[in-house]
Amino acid sequence: MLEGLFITAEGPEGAGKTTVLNKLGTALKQKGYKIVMTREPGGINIAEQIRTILLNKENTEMDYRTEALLYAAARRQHLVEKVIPALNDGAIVLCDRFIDSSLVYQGYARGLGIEEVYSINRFATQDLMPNLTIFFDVDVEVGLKRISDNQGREVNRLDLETMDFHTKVREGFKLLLDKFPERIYEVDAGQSLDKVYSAVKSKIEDLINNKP
Ligand SMILES: Nc1ncnc2c1ncn2[C@@H]1O[C@H](COP(=O)(O)OP(=O)(O)OP(=O)(O)O)[C@@H](O)[C@H]1O
Ligand SMILES: Cc1cn([C@H]2C[C@H](O)[C@@H](COP(=O)(O)O)O2)c(=O)[nH]c1=O
Repeated sequence: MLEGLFITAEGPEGAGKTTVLNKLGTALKQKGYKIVMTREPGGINIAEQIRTILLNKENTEMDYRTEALLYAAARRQHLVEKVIPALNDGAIVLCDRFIDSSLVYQGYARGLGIEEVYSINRFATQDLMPNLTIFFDVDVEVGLKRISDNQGREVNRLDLETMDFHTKVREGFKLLLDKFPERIYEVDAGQSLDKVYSAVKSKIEDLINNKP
């Protein structure tokens, strides 16, 4: 039985996941909680190397199944090396993206099938799922504009996908709300940063305060 809490942030590009998680992580650390901030793909050396391959704009020839397997491989290594030890240590793990991104990007938007991608990921995760997932829902064009306005963010291979692909990504996350209603909590990420932050913060504080 894992002692900590595993919380993930999901949503389309530019939804504000990283900004809100960073702010929340800092606030919770100040309150004295043991917090581990991490991301997928990445978070540890091997998974960051896989991230470089996955997000490299030059890798236009990547097969969709290869892509799905690389995300799952990065996930496996990240879980065993970082997430599970942190949870065993009683930490609150705040992870920028996890399995739902695979179900949506590879399963739904690429068309591999949500169930098929779920099954390779169940092999990778041995069914470890987050306690809570925040779905940052934002209009696709708003999210992409936020990214292009953000000079510090490098454009990656997935950002360069078609509008149709990005629209499907948003649609896919909405489908997951029906598949995992108890786990996934939707926030309107088109609001001001302050409003999004306070909605996410109160949901997470609720979870922390009601932890058995
Ligand atoms: N609610 C908001 N309103 C306006 N701008 C925002 C809001 N949230 C974040 N931003 C800005 O949008 C940009 C993208 O935010 P962020 O990197 O947090 O998104 P993300 O969801 O992590 O994106 P990605 O997954 O594509 O990397 C940043 O410049 C950030 O300051
Ligand atoms: C975990 C995961 C991610 N993706 C996609 C989603 C984004 O386009 C990139 C990651 O970039 P970010 O700036 O860190 O959000 O990868 C995916 O397609 N499948 C996944 O499992």
